[in-house]
Amino acid sequence: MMHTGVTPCDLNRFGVIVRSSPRHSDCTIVAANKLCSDIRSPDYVDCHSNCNKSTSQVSLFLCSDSTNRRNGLRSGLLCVNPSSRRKLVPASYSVETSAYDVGALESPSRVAEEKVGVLLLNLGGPETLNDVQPFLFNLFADPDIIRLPRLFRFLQRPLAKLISVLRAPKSMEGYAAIGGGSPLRKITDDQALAIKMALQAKGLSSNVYVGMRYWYPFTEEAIQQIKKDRITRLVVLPLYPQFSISTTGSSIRVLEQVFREDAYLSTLPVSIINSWYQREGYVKSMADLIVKELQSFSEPKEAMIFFSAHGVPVSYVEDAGDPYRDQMEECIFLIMQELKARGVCNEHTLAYQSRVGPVQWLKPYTDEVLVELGQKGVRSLLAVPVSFVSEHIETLEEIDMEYKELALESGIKNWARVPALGLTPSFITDLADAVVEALPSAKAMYPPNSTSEDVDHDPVKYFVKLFFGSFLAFILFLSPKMIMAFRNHF
Ligand SMILES: C=CC1=C(C)c2cc3[nH]c(cc4nc(cc5[nH]c(cc1n2)c(C)c5CCC(=O)O)C(CCC(=O)O)=C4C)c(C)c3C=C
Ligand SMILES: [Fe+2]
Repeated sequence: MMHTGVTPCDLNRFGVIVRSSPRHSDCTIVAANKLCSDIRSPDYVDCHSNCNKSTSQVSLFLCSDSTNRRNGLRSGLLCVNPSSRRKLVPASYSVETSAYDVGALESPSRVAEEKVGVLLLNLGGPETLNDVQPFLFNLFADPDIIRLPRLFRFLQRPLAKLISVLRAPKSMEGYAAIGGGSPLRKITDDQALAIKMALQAKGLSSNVYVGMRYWYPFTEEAIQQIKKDRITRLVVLPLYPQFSISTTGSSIRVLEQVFREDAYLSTLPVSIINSWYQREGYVKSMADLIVKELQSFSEPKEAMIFFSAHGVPVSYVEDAGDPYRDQMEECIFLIMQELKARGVCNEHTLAYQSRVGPVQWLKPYTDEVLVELGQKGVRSLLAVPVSFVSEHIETLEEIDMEYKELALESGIKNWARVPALGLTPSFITDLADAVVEALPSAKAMYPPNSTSEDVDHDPVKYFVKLFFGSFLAFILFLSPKMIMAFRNHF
């Protein structure tokens, strides 16, 4: 459904302007209160939405403005993406964008009471060297990071203890090299403030919370604050452009657990943005950074654009259905398409970094590709970190130090790295737009009549599992060979 030919004067009647863009054959809803001076009601919520072929978003109109109400306007669906793409995100994590829940917001008193919250999800990082081992313990104790078969789940914490202790010295070296701790908390707090301001500029007042998965401020703490603040509508925005079971999936699992147990949270309307690598604002912001950094080379056209993404074990993608690799490839395609549209036709490649442990990770591996490229005669290389939007240990230490050294040793002469998006204004504005677009589709995670999952209460099964699990644990922990293998891999 495409609405065109509406003029600014139609705002009084429709509250929106819908534009069509020739490039994406998309439609854009322009915030009415930015353009129409006679809409002054403070309870007007503006909405700037896109729907285009590269996203599976729908555009919605959200307006509680009294002028429009007088004119009998109902908020509702304006534009539906006609070309539904293959669905990349597991359904259980997906909150579909659908027609606005008119009933929930239509009454003026309810609108006045609405308290919007935005929860930014991130990984978290140790702030001091003393935090490194407990941070690693939290990370490895996550069943979405070390995926043990159900039978062995009771080993998760002892295993996490063992691996975190073995891994800590190497990680501490890395954090020491970047100043003694992760900058992630400060950067994420700054992003939270910037998003709050960007939302404010769009006429939407909100509280923005930061919830980290493995370090302070923990997701659970942020949720408690959301509850204390009596937030009435929540948008969850993971700060990972692409979805992975190990990142966004893991954080959402925490949300689901906490929300399921709580009467207030279980009925709180929530909208989860699973991934946003396909958003035009993100793609363009990445392209801007790349174009700018290419200028640092004496021959910008000669530089290879080297996308380096954080890896995940292959089994996540091939056995557990993690959409991460597909989304990453599509993300690179979109960025390159944008660059080509700007006349930047450099060669490019994608590789995966930061593998941990004995299993196979997504290939090709960044370190191996760098050596190959050097041997093949590539002389200029622009590294582009692509799975994360803040500077962190893997950009500041792994890319800037380890990979740079390896590249130079392998024959690459000119090296540069694109900074993480951080507080880039176009990027922050786009995230704020994503929040506004997601608001209307907020739904209770556990409506009152929903049934909880069946739990296995069979005592016989439980003891059989316990017996076999303990037996294997015994073999694992008492075998010196196994301990040596662990030491080498972590
Ligand atoms: C999209 C980003 C990330 C994915 C996917 C991811 C998966 C993943 N990570 C580990 C193990 C470690 N990750 C570590 C740090 C770390 N990981 C990410 C992002 C992703 N991880 C970030 C941003 C950071 C850095 C945070 C910071 O402190 O700055 C670490 C600790 C550092 C180290 O020792 O290298 C580990 C370990 C696994 C096993 C995994 C997928 C299964
Ligand atoms: Fe990681």
